[in-house]
Amino acid sequence: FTGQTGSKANPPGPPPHFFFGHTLQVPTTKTWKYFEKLFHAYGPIVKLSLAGDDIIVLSHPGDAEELLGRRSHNYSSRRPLMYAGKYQSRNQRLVLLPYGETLKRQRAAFHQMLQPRVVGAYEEIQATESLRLLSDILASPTRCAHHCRRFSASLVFTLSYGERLDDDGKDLAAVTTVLEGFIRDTYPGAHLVDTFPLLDYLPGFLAPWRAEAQRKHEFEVELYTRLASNVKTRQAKELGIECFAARLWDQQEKMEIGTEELAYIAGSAFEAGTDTTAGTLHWFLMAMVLYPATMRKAQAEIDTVFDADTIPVFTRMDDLPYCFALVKEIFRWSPAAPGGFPHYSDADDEYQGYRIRKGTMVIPCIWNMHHNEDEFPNSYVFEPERFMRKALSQDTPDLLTEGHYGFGFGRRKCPGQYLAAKTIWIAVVRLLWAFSIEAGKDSSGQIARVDPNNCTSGMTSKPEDFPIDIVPRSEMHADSIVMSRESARKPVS
Ligand code: HEM
Repeated sequence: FTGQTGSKANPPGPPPHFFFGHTLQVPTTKTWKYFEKLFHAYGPIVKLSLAGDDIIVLSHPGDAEELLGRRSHNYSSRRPLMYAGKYQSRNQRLVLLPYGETLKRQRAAFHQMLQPRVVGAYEEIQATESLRLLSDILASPTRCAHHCRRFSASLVFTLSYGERLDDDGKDLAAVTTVLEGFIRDTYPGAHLVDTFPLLDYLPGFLAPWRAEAQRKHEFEVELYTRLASNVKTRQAKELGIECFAARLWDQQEKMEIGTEELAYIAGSAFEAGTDTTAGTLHWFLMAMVLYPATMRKAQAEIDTVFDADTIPVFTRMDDLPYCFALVKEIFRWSPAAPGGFPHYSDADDEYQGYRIRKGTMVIPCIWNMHHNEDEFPNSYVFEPERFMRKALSQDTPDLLTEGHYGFGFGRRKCPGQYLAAKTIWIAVVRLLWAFSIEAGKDSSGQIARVDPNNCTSGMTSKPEDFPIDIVPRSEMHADSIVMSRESARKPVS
């Protein structure tokens, strides 16, 4: 298909400005909502021109599977970024890597740690952290959103570095600073040099941004190297330390990774896994507030399997089909990365008679795919039943990661998907078992109006904080949490 683009048409799209293209039309916040309007106006494949870049927005999963999946040899790169990629990350941060050997090496390291066969090994971490989540919410229910964030961060931190996040939150604050800055720095148009790469030829005194990006690099390398080196020090004293960083140190030579790259790989897991997991849990809480009958139905199912004195465990996953469907529906109803992560094409291509030039950003818009009324009727309604019906009609094994598109496509698909899906399952089932979740009161003492459109904007999205009333379903449930937490804290004699 490549190299025959001469006579082909461009995909449809809104009329561009003769000089700025669509740069002034595309909103910088909640861009997926704009993509939704484009989908209704121009169809499932839309072309835009943004700050000099060709952009194709895909709204049908079939097109994304063809281009980003079957033609993944061409669509597995990321757009090169001078500021965040070359200077801030020194081309070592997985999420920004172009297609090539470094990407393959880093993805292989992730795969080893996070493939379906091995994620069972993390069930203990997931159980410990989700028990702490219940206990934190029991102690301070109004800080529920904070607890969900701490839960996600601590879980991925333990996976990466083999120890729980400090309660003083210093490491979490440092990584959050890195992550928030990084999200801002990768936004289209954030740095002029990413629109006009020739600016990189300017000498240092005319390009202060270069020194700024380098300072950020030094800060994050110091942080991630310190965290990874602590693991190495512990490995020298203790046998059997099991975590991402430990495995990377063991295989450093074989995989030919330098120390700085190793530190970035472990750090990437933490960066990519925290906000997405926390955001998904926030959406779950909002869904339960908005759909109380659904919550009660899931709780009735849980009550047939677990008494008030038995905290849910993974081994009974198959006995809770409605909860299974509910978790899938969370991923679908309001995906944590609604806009989708842009892939980037390495060669000219042609698809359905359209020309796709080399160097096009191809965005699989997850929001549009999840709100396609043909595949998901009443798509704005939270309705786990849709996945129950689907499960009955298919003969392949049902997975939490399938039936929706929340983890992306092709060779860049989320390497943490299996871990993330089980993390959400255990947290959701335990929260439903333990608590009744309702809307809280606003400042005027009225039951708060909760609106899914009131959400944050960026690479990931979660609801803006809303008042929530989360109370134990019974005293016995509360006692079970306290007792399980106490026995989990007791040192093993
Ligand atoms: C509910 C939680 C999560 C969601 C919804 C999610 C979603 C996504 C999505 C949509 C992508 C982009 C895929 C694409 O480019 O097509 C992605 C990439 C990525 N995710 Fe996740 N993710 C989650 C949790 C995690 C966790 C727990 C980890 C690691 C422990 C992780 C690691 C990564 C990494 C490293 C990438 C970049 C992959 C690359 O560029 O090749 N994610 N994720």
